[in-house]
Amino acid sequence: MVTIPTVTLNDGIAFPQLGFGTYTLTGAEGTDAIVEAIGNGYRLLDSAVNYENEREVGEAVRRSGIRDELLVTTKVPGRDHGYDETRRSARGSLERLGLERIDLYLIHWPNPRVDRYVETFQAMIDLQKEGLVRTVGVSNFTAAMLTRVIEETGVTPAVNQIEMHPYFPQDELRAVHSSLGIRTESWSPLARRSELLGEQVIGDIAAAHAVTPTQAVLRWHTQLGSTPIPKSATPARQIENADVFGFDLTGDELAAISGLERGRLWDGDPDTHEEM
Ligand SMILES: NC(=O)C1=CN([C@@H]2O[C@H](COP(=O)(O)OP(=O)(O)OC[C@H]3O[C@@H](n4cnc5c(N)ncnc54)[C@H](OP(=O)(O)O)[C@@H]3O)[C@@H](O)[C@H]2O)C=CC1
Ligand SMILES: O=C(O)C(=O)[C@@H](O)[C@H](O)C(=O)CO
Repeated sequence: MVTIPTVTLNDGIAFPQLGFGTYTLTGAEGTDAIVEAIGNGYRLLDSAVNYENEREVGEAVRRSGIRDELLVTTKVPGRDHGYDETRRSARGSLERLGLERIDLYLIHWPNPRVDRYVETFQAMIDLQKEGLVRTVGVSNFTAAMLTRVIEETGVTPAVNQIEMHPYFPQDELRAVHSSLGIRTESWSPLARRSELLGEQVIGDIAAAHAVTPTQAVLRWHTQLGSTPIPKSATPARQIENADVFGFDLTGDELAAISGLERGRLWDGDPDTHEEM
């Protein structure tokens, strides 16, 4: 089993440098895949109300027998934005997870047209004070949205989970995160596989280190200071994806991978995307 190193978040919590995505892992097979992932060393689990798998994640956590070592993430969906709505949403998530606490609670999408993400974040801060949430963060927030929640609540999110992969390295937003003390978390870190893993430049760099293309990509994320959360239903791939801390890419190699930049791959511009 791989030991995944941690970094310290702005609220003092030890946070894994790599976690496990669970989107599409549902039902008994989904639970089994998450149990396998925990057995393979993953300690950070990423879920959301909208993945409709909080029960599966909670069941996997109980089956693992190491609840206290795990950081369980879930996310407030757009339809639950608002102060009271978020408190109600958190109660629903806790009930479905069957856990006493959400370890990392994120706003899934800012939905700026609705304009209720500040009160949503305030509710999360209050849930944290009450011990129902350990760490508060956001997802898909722009620099302007981060500044606004910080100014209006006085609390800096510990994490911003954003689309990031070699086709979309997010240099500017990562620099903002660094200056504010926010940890970047990369969603779809393998670009949902797409053609990324067949890119010549990634193949060449992987060969130079005797690792797989996937491992080279995930090491690129961690060396850029982001926590990738690759999803895999396949135990052998879970092991491969977690085993990325035994080699270092050079500065030139990091830059060559970032050179694949082409922009967002999906319709996920936080200024316009609405997700309920
Ligand atoms: N906050 C947000 O808005 C969003 C958050 N997310 C989160 O990010 C997580 C990860 O993103 P996701 O979209 O799932 O995409 P990923 O980039 O993690 O890619 C997952 C795909 O890659 C395949 N794969 C995984 N490992 C390997 C490997 N070693 N070799 C070859 N193929 C591999 C998987 O196949 P297989 O399972 O068959 O092994 C699956 O098809 C999600 O599960 C979710 O938790 C995702 C999107 C948006
Ligand atoms: O997976 C998530 O967290 C999402 O936010 C979804 O929008 C995802 O990006 C998707 O593709 C849904 O079809």
